[in-house]
Amino acid sequence: MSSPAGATPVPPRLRVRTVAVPDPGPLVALLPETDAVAWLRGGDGMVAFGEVVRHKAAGPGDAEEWWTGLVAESDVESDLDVTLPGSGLVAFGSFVFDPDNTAASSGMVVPRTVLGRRGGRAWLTQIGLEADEERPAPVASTPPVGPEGVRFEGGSLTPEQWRTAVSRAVHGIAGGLLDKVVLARDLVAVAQEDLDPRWLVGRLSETYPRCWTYLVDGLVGSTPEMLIRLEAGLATSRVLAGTIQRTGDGRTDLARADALSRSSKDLEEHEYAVASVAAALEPFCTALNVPEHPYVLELPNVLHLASDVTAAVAPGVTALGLAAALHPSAAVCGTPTDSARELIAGLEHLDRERYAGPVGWTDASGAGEWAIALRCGILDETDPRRIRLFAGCGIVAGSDPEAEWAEAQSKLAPMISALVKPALAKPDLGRSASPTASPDPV
Ligand SMILES: C=C(O[C@@H]1C=C(C(=O)O)C=C[C@H]1O)C(=O)O
Repeated sequence: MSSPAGATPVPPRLRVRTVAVPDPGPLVALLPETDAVAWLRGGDGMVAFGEVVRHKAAGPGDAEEWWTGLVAESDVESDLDVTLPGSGLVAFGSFVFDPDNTAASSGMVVPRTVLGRRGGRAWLTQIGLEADEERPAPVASTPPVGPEGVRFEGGSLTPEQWRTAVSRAVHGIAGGLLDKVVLARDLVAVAQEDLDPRWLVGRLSETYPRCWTYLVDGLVGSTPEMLIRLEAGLATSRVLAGTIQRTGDGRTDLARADALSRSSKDLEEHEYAVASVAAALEPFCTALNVPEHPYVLELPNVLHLASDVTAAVAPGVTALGLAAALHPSAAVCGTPTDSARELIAGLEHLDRERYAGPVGWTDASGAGEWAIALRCGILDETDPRRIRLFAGCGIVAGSDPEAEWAEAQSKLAPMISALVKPALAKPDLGRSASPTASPDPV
C-alpha cells in the first residue's frame, strides 16, 4: 500500500501486537533474503521484514504528519512490563539529502514483523491490517553470501575534477561566499553476482559496533553520526566534523588524536556543525547543553572530533519533527545552509540521493533515532550486482584538496572493506584515543 507525497489519504487501521520473547541471539542472523530492514548498534537494535504500509514522504516533516494519522488509527497491545522505545508500532525511513536536486525519493515503511533487543530484553512485534490473519513468528533464513570478484568503477567526477571542485570551494570561502561546504564523491562497486545486503549489514555491524548500522530500502551503511535521538523527552545529537585517518599504529594514532583536538582548521569546521545543530534545536527545547570542547571519537578507520549535544524538549515534540528541523546540518551541508546547498549542487555533479539524509525509525510515542546516512551505499534497483558508495568532507578556508581526497577515501573504507573479502578493517577498540576523551552517552 502506498500514498503519493503531498496527498492525505485515509490511514488504514493497523493491529499491532508486541510480546516479550527469549533472547533471539544475533539479530543480524534473522534477516530474511528480501524486504529486510536493520537498525543495529552493539548487539542491540531491531531487524524487521515484510511491509504493511509504505509512505512516499516529501521529507521528515511530511512523514511526521502521516505517522500521527496512522498512529491515531492503530490498535496496539503489548505484554511488555516496561515501555521499550521501538516496541509496539514502529516505522523505518530514509530521506533524500536535497529534494530539489535528486531523482530519488524519501519514504517510510511499516514492517510486518519486528524483532528487537535492548538492554537484555527482547520483543517481537507483529503488525497487520485489521483484516489480516495472525502471522507465524519468523524463522531463520539461509546464511548471507559474501560478494565475489568485486570491481570498482569511477564516480561522477575524476579524482582531478573532484580536487578542482575542492579548490573552487576553498576559493569561494576565501572570497567570503560562505564559511563551510561539504563536498562528496561517489564510487560504484560491481560484484559478479547479486549483492546480499545481509552480508554487508553483518560485516559493518561486526566491525563498527559503536556506529549505527542500517539497512532501509537498499540504503546500507554504518554511520557514526546521530542527527537526533529522542527518548522520554531527552534529545541527543552526536555532531561530528573534523577528521583524521588512523594509521593502525597505536602511538601514531594517539599523536594524531592529540593533533586533531588542537587543529584550528578542524576545530573551526566542527564549530560550524555544532552551532547549526544547537540553533536548530533551540526552539524545541526547555534546556540545551552544548559542550564547550569536542572529544575525539575513535573508529577503526578514522578519528573524528565529536560533540554530544543534549536537550530537554517541550511536550509534543517528536524525533521526526526534530529531524525535519535539523536536516541538513553543517556537518553534511555547510554554513550558511542555503549558500552551501547551492554550491554543492554546482560543484559536486552528483545526485546524493539518500546519502547524507536522515535514516532511522520512529515509534508511536514519537520517540526514535534519526542518524545521518554516512559511510553507506545505495544498492542499484535495476542491477542488484551494483552499489554506489558515497563519502564527503567538510571544506573550510584551510582545506587542502589532496588531503580531502585521502580523507574521503578513508570514509569509503567501511563499505569497501565490507564488499571485499577478507576483512581489511581493524577492530574497534571501544575506547577513545583522545587525551580529551569523554564517556560515550549516546
Ligand atoms: C560527509 C561525511 O562525513 C561528515 C564530515 C566530516 C568531516 O569533514 O570531518 C566528519 C563527519 C561527518 O560529519 C561522510 O562520511 O561522507
